Amino acid sequence: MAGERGARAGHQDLTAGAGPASAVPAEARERHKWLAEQVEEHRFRYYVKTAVISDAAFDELLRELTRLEEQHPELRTPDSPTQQVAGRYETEFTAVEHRERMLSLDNAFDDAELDAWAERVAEELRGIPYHFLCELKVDGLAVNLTYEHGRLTRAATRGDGRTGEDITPNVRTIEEVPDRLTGERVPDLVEIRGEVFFPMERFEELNARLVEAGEKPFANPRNAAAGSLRQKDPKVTASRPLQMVVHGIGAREGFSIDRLSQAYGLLKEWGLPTARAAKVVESLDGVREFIAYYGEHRHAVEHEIDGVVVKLDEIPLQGRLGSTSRAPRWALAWKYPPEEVNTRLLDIRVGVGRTGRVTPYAVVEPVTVAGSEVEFATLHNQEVVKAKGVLIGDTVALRKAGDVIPEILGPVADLRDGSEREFVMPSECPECGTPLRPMKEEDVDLRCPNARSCPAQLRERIFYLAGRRSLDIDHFGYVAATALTQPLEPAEPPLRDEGRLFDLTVEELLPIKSYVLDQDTGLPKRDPETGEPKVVTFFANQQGEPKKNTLAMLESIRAARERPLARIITGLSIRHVGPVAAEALAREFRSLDAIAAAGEEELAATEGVGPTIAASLKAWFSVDWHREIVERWRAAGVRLAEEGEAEAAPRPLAGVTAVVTGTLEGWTRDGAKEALQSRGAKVTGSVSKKTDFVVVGDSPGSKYEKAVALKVPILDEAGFTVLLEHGAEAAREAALPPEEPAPA
Ligand SMILES: NC(=O)c1ccc[n+]([C@@H]2O[C@H](COP(=O)([O-])OP(=O)(O)OC[C@H]3O[C@@H](n4cnc5c(N)ncnc54)[C@H](O)[C@@H]3O)[C@@H](O)[C@H]2O)c1
Ligand SMILES: [Zn+2]
Repeated sequence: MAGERGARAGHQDLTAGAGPASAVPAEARERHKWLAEQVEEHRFRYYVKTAVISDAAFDELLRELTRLEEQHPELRTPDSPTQQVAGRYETEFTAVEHRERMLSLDNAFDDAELDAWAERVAEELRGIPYHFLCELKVDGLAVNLTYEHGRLTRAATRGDGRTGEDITPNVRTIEEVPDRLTGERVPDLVEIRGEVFFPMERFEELNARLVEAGEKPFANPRNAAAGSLRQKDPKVTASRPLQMVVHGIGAREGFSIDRLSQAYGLLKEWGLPTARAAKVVESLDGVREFIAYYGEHRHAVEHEIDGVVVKLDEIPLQGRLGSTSRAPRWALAWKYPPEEVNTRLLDIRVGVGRTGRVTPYAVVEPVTVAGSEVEFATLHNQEVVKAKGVLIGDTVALRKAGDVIPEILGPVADLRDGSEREFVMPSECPECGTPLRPMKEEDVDLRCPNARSCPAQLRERIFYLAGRRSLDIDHFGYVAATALTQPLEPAEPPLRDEGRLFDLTVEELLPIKSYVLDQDTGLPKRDPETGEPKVVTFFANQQGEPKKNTLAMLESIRAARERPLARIITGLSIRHVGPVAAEALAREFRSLDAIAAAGEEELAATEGVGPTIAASLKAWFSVDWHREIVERWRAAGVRLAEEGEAEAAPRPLAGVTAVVTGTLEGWTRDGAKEALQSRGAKVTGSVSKKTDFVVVGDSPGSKYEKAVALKVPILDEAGFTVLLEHGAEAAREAALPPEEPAPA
């Protein structure tokens, strides 16, 4: 069976230099045969069993086949897979005829393909006014619902477009699918076309249940939807949280409509779950805008989408354009670049974080997805590994959405050969050998309790302390943190904990030799030529003199003694005390000594602090070597208090409540919150009527939608700057018009 790689390897152009159409070279003929078989095989797996290659890899096979047929039209016989709606197989379900054919869609992968389609439409409809209806392409399973006199009488899969599988009892278990249509204008007969999907946020829970029961987990939500719907026993289907989106009409009697967008209004009246994000636009520019918008907000909708479907809105004109054997000419699917690929899970290792938390991560065969090469994926903790049901050696579905950390969805269990093995959480810290344990009984996460001298923890803490959220020291990155805490030479590291940071001298830095560690894995980077671990003299040049950057770093460390108290507190890596809590503590207590002296209840009562943080602070200050750090810093001249009198700082945003969501370019989330809070604004986690502003970056998600719904002013990054610099009134004027595509 050709896996992802096999599909990719088939990329070379064997058709170059082919002669006249009548003489198809043997090579091209063979390639055509191979591709056609591959396509058939994967379609069978996809529609009847479960897919073993990613959609992107499958699309590539089909596209190559199409290209080959464009060059050698004789290869395009009526039984070629490019000419058919796939999906008619002998299965355990009863075959049923659709009243009207269910078609597939032609795809556009780039602007030129979209333009070419729009031109064909324009040519055909010369002089007639028309509109485009833009919808999301739901990544699920196509079904056809038949309602007679308002009653659901049948539900079927698409099959080959004429004949599908009868899955009526299964579809009846889907809560959103009405048994009876409501409203006044219920028709005599209507076929409703739509997509059944499995919600992403319930997916991990399903795999966890399946693993628990000793059953095969699914690779991704689409497979879970198909697998859940095509069950012999509808009780199993009923136990799965399937949902449906309706996106078309087939045969109909007893009503007529002119525009598809109007039909959706009618379907909604009947109680059917129509898509929310559908929009009628006048021109191709409108289509492009819609495509661009959802390219950015792909994850703001409740289901996975793999593209946008553009349709001609006028139903009589649809008929005029007609269909081919497999797809309508009046619609087109724009496909977004794939975010999901299949790759091999080579190993699961663990890394140790700043607070000693030990987290498993996946090492995968490198693949390119969403524009970057991926080698590692997050796995959070040992429970998550178990819940996902992945084994080392599995082929897995890996998803990378935008700039989010890559994530493993699930295994392609059908490809297992028995050589896969389960991940076992190590019992000892991989960097210092200390036995791991949960810090509290109820914790899932295991930690290395050797907080002071575990090299991994110290390295991460120092790196964080020097970083943007804390002291923001120039020229002090991961290599410097490594060199200062675990040098190869000399034997004695300059830093055994944070205490001496402000006492470092240039003399002690010069002889230091160190590995260059990879930040994702904590492993030494290797020289690509020799394969040896890279060793650097990081602070000195070849003459053994300090580098410019070294001097600048030391200067920056000196300057960091004057950083605001909140940044100093943040840099102590106290569990649960991030920049926002540190800001609240600094504002309320105004010195580190006052925080150390405060009672737990007093701390807990502080706005933005609470009992968990209060307990964590008390625990931190009760440790001897922690208090020594504070004393050494004090002796080195670090300012451990807020400057000036309390309430001296102006609070221009007092009384303003804001929510920050999505990724801002110039700010970290915490930085943005800190900027608001330091001006007196209140920052909350959820949008309500009391929210004055929602600051949104890229991929903002449901909070953005809520803001639109409640008509709360929305600020982009520019608007956010206006708020900080010119206050609330100016920001209200700079707020974005809510331009979310409105339902048709
Ligand atoms: N991984 C594999 O091995 C494998 C094998 C076969 C097919 N596939 C995947 O299946 C898909 C191909 O199937 P296809 O022929 O159904 O084509 P398609 O998915 O590209 O487009 C047609 C289908 O889109 C659906 N659709 C979703 N939202 C819609 C909307 N708003 N309006 C209208 N239709 C909408 C309809 O059900 C329609 O049948 C591709 O994504 C392909 O990658 C994967
Ligand atoms: Zn350790």
